[in-house]
Amino acid sequence: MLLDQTLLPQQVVYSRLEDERQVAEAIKALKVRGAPAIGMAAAFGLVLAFRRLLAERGDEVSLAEVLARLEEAGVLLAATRPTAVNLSWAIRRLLGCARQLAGAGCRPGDLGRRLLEEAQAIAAEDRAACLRMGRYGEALIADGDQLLTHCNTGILATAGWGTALAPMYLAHRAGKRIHVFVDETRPVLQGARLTAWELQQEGVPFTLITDNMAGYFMRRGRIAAVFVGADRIAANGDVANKIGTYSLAVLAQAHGIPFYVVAPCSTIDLDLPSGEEIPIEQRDPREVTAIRGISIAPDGISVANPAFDVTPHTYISAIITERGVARAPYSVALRGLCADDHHPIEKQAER
Ligand SMILES: CSC[C@@H](O)[C@@H](O)C(=O)COP(=O)(O)O
Repeated sequence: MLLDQTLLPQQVVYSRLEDERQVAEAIKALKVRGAPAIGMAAAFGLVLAFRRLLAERGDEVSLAEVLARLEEAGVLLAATRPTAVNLSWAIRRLLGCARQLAGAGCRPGDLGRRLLEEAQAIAAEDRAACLRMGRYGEALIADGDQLLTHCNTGILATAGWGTALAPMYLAHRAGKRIHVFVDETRPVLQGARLTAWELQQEGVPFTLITDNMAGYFMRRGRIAAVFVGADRIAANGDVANKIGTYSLAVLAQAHGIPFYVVAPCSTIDLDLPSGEEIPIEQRDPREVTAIRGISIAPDGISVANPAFDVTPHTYISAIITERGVARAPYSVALRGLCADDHHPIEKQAER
């Protein structure tokens, strides 16, 4: 069951997804979005791919057929959104699990059960990671702070309190009087539609602003820190996140405001040396020229729609993970935090 994020906040509709093709469509259409959430959706998508095969082939199904179907589903799901590395990370983790079980001669039915447990484990780990990131981040927030955030990095984007929103939720619950400035986040308005909806329900005081107002509030000394999430973090600490994050980081540095990135280790891609190598998803121009189907620009014009940008590590004050807070030099700090079990299943297999 998936809460359809394209309809929020006007409608709260849960859709039932029957197979991996529907999951892939839902990820592409942003019905589920946010790096950890799409990783989890893909993991459950693989479980559905297994079930579809079982429904087609019944007890006749062989382990080779199971692996072939899962590989095929993995390719389909991984192609939906190229920037957030959590997607390919979760797919690799489930495929690694399936290969290991098949190698040990596991029966197809048992393999299916184990895949479901692995997908549930990813969700449980993400939930726990959110809490830990929240605690590390909350320590950086003082009573009375006014904070700024971009996109949606909360309950809707994860299995728990979120990434960049988790420190704010915990600070609020701890009785700190915080106020959050929420960027609306064009083009598809994750801030206005989703973050505002979440914060309102939790009773966290906030003000919605358009993206181009951030500099105005920073210059007036109204912002104590910026907290954002990440879709992929390269080994040197460069961060890909929702388009507009880079502009915020430059503005924050110009005003001497700390700029924090909050992300689980599953978002760190130690295989990429720098942000230059991070693939940036280019989305449909109609997301820019229309809002909810209502055209706001002339027809037939040239439009660009990169969904993410890369913030060089030199603009980042700290990267907050579930394993602790990394500060420059990030190439050393991130490796220290995450190298050990970056690909847990593959490492287990190696051992
Ligand atoms: C916990 S979410 C971190 C990022 O995934 C988030 O900031 C973001 O950029 C989401 O982009 P989206 O295009 O909505 O999937």
